[in-house]
Amino acid sequence: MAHYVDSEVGRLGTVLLHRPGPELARLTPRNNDSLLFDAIPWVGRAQEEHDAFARALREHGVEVLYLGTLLAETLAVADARAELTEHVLDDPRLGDTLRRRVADHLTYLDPGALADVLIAGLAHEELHTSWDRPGGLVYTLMDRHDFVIDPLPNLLFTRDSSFWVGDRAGVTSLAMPARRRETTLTGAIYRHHPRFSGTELVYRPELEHLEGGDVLLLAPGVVAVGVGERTTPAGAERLARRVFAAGLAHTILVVPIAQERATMHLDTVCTMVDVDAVLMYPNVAGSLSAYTVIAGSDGEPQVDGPAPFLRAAADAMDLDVLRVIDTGLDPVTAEREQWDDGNNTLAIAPRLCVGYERNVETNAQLARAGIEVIEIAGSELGSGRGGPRCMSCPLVREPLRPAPVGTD
Ligand SMILES: NC(=O)NCCC[C@H](N)C(=O)O
Repeated sequence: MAHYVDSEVGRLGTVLLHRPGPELARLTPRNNDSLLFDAIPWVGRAQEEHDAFARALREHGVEVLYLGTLLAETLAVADARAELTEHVLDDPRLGDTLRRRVADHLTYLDPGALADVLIAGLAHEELHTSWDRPGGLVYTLMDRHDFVIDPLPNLLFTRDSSFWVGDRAGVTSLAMPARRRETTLTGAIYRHHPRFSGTELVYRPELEHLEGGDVLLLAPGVVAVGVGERTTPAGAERLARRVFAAGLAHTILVVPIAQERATMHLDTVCTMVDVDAVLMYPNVAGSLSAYTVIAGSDGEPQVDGPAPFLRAAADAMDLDVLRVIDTGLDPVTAEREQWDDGNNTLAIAPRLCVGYERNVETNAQLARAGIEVIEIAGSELGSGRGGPRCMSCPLVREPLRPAPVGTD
């Protein structure tokens, strides 16, 4: 089936997940802040929770692809292996001697083992040095807690490192140093894995900062882009130019969000649960605004606004109103459940979504509004501050409008 996504809610056909693994075991109280986790997850339990998430999706007919498997298959392609190895060695922290030593180490790994190292990183003690395999000054002076190759514990949030608009993938430009290397992996998969052969990219990591958690496909042709802690206005403008040039959207709604950890992406405060309904954090629902960007006749993005987000969105989506299901009965409950990713649902189809079970009030509100919630446990997964939407990158959704000619 061709990869194609034109909404947040069309029936989900295929999704990209990453089953968390040894990279989570790299987290310690010394590094969890810089690695963007709020606690130290229990790895085995996080894997069980993630397996239950994947099972729930499969039980609803969704094809689940794993990033680790795709990466190992990609690394069987000589060009991909060379490119990813070169990238990881191109780190000024290493210096020449250690770089040679790491290159030797990687050379002997089969594609699966190399994929594991690219994801989990390489700890100081895992690189064996000896008189004939010296690590040099850099290795000697490294703290034993330092990583020779940094781990990627946030890879499980596959939403952020890539997204799809129509039949094109966007490989994003991640803002936080702890996450930047993730897109070398997603980029290599889309460029070299046979499953994705011929895929054109609508965004690339060299461009201005833009993260997938900020990109919401409100309706065919209408894309909302949050700008805040991660995505910059320049990233939103760049995406607008590129989707307009490719004919993938007619309107981009640029939505300023507070530059805070709790609202790091637009999908932490707002996700879609029906073709005309959003689940929104009530403490911001009334105040969120949007700038409407359309393509001018000269191809330049034309900006209008700001206007209240819900009004601008309804107008762009050609709706009388965009229905809002808010997440809490009182501001404190709403704040608690927003922090625990209550707003971060993944729609499997209109009115059917996955959410964390712990967000009792939010899920009750959804049920009252006629939205079925498949509840999953997320006590460990949530320690990275991400929910079901963050942990999934849809590759195929049933179009809400017929696919353009040529994308069967
Ligand atoms: N779309 C999302 O909100 N993704 C969650 C990302 C969590 C991750 N620990 C981060 O800080 O980037």
